[in-house]
Amino acid sequence: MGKEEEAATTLLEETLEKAGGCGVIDGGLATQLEIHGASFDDPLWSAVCLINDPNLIKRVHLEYLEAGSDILVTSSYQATIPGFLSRGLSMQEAEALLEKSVRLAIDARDEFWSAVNKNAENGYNRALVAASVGSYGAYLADGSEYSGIYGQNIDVTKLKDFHRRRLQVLAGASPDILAFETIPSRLETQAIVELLEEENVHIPSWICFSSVDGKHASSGECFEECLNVINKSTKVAIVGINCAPPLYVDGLIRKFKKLTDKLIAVYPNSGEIWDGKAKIWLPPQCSKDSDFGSLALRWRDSGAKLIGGCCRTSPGTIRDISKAIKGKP
Ligand SMILES: C[S+](C)CC[C@H](N)C(=O)O
Ligand SMILES: N[C@@H](CCS)C(=O)O
Ligand SMILES: [Zn+2]
Repeated sequence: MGKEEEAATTLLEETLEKAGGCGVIDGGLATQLEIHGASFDDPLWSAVCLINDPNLIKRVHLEYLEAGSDILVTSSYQATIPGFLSRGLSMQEAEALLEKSVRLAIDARDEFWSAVNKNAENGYNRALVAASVGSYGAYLADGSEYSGIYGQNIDVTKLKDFHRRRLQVLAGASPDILAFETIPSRLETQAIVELLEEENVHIPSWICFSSVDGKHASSGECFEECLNVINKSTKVAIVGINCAPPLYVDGLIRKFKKLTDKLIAVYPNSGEIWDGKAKIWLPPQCSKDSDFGSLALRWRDSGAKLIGGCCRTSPGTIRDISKAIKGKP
């Protein structure tokens, strides 16, 4: 491991240690921006906010810090270079917006930390910034991050080409972690793992998958196939589940524990289901299980080292998780 990689890994380990062995990730970013009035009926989804209202993004980051997050995930989930170019922005403007997504989170973290750091009693930790890298399906804006159905012509090379420049720009903005989110398939996992190697990325990554049945990746493939690809990579420090119903999480942590030695992160959504065509959240198939405090305790006991929330979870959700697993803030 090189010096840069070692320092980044130490920072992650220290953050987990200060959090008492299990750290708190923030909650849904896009859906919390919507709570504040943002509207994302747009192929760029929440990335429009980077163009229209970046201050609102910083405000939501601050809300999650105040709620007890040890990790902030940036607003770059659906921020892509081709997405911005098709909006008429230049390459330079597109790259600047990606950098801005990391800057907004770093600024919020630094501002919050300098305000609370003076009082050790308040129980806050200095948060890490994880640069979100949404799947190719997020860019397609058709809900295919929950199916992995990307069309017949897609292969590892095309997926690497799609992810490459954004990854370079985000990594260049110096986040503490790279957060690949809502990854649906073994193919995209392979592309990410190869890309991290080819680009010689020194920032630790997480790769998180959704699941629509609680047993398999969203593509229907076995998690064993996906995790076998990840286990060979020293660039990926954390694997896990995001934007899947809370009901599936405990079983998936137990499954992952058998398949990998990597740290496990879980940040499920509220249990509601995204209708990619209508672009609305549908009611949960099972009852909406919203007691994230007691769920978080169970997930921690099953082996999760990072716990938070995804779409339709809120600062209130993160406060409940933080209180349950850290007894603070
Ligand atoms: C995590 S989903 C709710 C994000 C939005 C989706 N990629 C779309 O554009 O429809
Ligand atoms: N980090 C993204 C994930 C969407 S699935 C968000 O919270 O908006
Ligand atoms: Zn989500």
